[in-house]
Amino acid sequence: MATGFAPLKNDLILRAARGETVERPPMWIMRQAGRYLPEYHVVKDGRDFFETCRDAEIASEITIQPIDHFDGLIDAAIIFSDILVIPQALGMEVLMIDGKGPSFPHPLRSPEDLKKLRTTVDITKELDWAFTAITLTRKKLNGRVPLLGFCGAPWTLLAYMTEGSGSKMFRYAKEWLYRYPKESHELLQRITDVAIDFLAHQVAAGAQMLQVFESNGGELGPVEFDEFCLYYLKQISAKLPAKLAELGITEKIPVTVFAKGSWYALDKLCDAGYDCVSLDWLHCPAEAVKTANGRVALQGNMDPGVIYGTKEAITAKVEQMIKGFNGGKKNYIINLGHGTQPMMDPEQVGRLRVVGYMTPSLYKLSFELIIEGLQVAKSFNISQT
Ligand SMILES: Cc1c2[nH]c(c1CCC(=O)O)Cc1[nH]c(c(CCC(=O)O)c1C)Cc1[nH]c(c(CCC(=O)O)c1C)Cc1[nH]c(c(C)c1CCC(=O)O)C2
Repeated sequence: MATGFAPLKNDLILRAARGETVERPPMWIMRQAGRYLPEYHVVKDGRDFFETCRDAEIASEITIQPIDHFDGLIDAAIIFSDILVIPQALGMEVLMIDGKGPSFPHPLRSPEDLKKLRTTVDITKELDWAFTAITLTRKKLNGRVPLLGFCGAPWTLLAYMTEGSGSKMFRYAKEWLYRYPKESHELLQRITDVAIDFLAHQVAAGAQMLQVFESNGGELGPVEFDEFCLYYLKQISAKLPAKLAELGITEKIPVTVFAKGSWYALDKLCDAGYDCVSLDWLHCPAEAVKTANGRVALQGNMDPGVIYGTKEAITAKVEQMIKGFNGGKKNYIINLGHGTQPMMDPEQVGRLRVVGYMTPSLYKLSFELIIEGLQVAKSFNISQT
């Protein structure tokens, strides 16, 4: 286990995820590192995407870029990597093709193809570079903000492994579920086992919070979601503590689940063993708060498209969103409802801020004004009776 890191100067996100009342809502941005930042292209310098992930110096530099760029605005760093490193650890070849995205030269098209996967995965050997990058990044962050680790969730990874790329139709992934359900479960279980191992080792290397990305959740209806998604998401949260304990970690590590598009599953996700549930923009914040009822912290859920709007629109939407999450002082982490996009203007992304929350003293002042207002209202009521 990696040790000897600097103490955290900003642990806002960890406190919010633990359900503590915080002085202002913490914020990070999905895909905060990457192509919309000019400095990303400078460091990447035309290199292959996975090559940059595997180079600890480069990956750590790219991870820290948004923290430096938006100095003081972002309360967590997320390690620069990809959800598709689990298929790689299972023995599949994955390429990242410019202008096209992820591509698997040999996708799994029938149960026979399961034989191509490694039966046992030594995660410390297959993804050693990821752990090296995490440890180095944590050192370089020097306690500025917590470092998040992550992985892809089983159904989302099954979809990539069977389709061989991102998909609109999910023809092959659905064929697996409805033609080969038994073998689909076998594959989902194998991915789940590797995911748990991978997450635990990320913590051992220095990750302080984790997120599980079920980005294709919304491709399934509620019944299939329970069978092919939720069952495995619950296993991940349930088995992670024991895996962490095996590595000598007994401290509680906050874990977030993001099941994009699965609005119908919010109630069940709040009982799935996660500390935080990340929401896309299809949720109404106030409704989500009501459903969660304090069981978890909620994260999100700004439409990333707002970034293309005016300065005023961004500010108004951020304020509207935070108001919907009860003012954001408890059980809330600001984020987009999905990742940044390469065409986004970093200056626009930097407008994701709520002026009233930027300084603790302003926060204190507004709190005092509220209390005073309540007292005035109370005395007014009394004088009326
Ligand atoms: C589905 C998914 C993937 N990868 C990821 C998801 C889940 C989140 C989501 O739903 O978006 C997760 C991911 N991918 C990346 C990160 C790094 C950390 C961060 O968020 O800043 C994270 C957390 C970097 C990346 N991952 C990728 C890039 C772009 C690579 C490049 O520079 O060419 C980055 C910065 C590549 C990638 N990887 C994947 C896609 C669809 C793409 C984009 C393909 C394209 O649009 O060309 C798979």
